[in-house]
Parts: sequence; structure tokens; C-alpha cells
Amino acid sequence: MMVKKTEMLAWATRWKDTLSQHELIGTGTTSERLTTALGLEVEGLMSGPLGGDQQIGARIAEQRLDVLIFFWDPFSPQPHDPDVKALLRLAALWNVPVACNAASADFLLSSPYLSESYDMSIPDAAAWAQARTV
Ligand SMILES: O=C(CO)COP(=O)(O)O
Repeated sequence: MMVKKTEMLAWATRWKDTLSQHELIGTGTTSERLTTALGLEVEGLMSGPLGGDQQIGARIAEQRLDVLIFFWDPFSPQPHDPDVKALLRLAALWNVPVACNAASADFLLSSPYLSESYDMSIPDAAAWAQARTV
């Protein structure tokens, strides 16, 4: 876990200027470290194992999150692995771009779509709910 945090902080340091132009939210420890180390303003949610991943998933379902940067560790199982899986499922469902490591995060943050409008296709939740009620 700590290795990933170190990688994430190193990555965020390189992208600090770009990140500072966006509204940032993060799980407990991550957001705190970003604020302490880089002075970035980050809305802090609960720590991941305490429900933070689920809170971020809820933001996705509410269509209040545009990009997910999530450096998860392929070597360490987490007590909240089901929450991580649920978060990644919601990101896939809602067509949210996800970066899982520094290289993919580099690609995402250097995309012209970060500052241009992008017509994102998302599931028609109302039609889906309607189909289940008839
Ligand atoms: O557990 C996390 C992601 O699954 C992150 O939580 P913290 O930012 O509190 O370490």
C-alpha cells in the first residue's frame, strides 16, 4: 500500500499544476497526503477500508466524477477488495476513464479532452429503470 502511495505522490508531484486546475476528491489517507505534500486542495472522503471507495463509487453513479486515478497494488490483497471491485465496476458501467498506474495516468492527464468538452456516452439510467418497472 505504501509503495503505491509513494508512486502516486511522485506522479501527482509531476502533474501538480494540471491537478490544481481541477476539482479533486480522494479517499482519506490519499487526500490528506496530497494536501500535506503538495498543498493541493482535495476533498477528503473516508479512508478506503472504511468506505471511501464506495463513496467514490457513489459519485460516479451520481455522474459527479469525470476521471478516476486509482493506483491499486497488484501484489497486496486488501480487506476491502469487494469495494475496490465495486468501484471499478461502476467506472466501467458509467464509462468513466480510469488510470491504474503512472503510465495510464500520464496518458489521461495529457489528453486534450481534459480541457475540451467531450461528449461522453453514458448508460440511459432512466430507460433502464423504466424497463424494470413494466
Ligand atoms: O483504500 C484505498 C483504495 O482502495 C485508499 O484509501 P486511503 O486513501 O485511505 O489509503
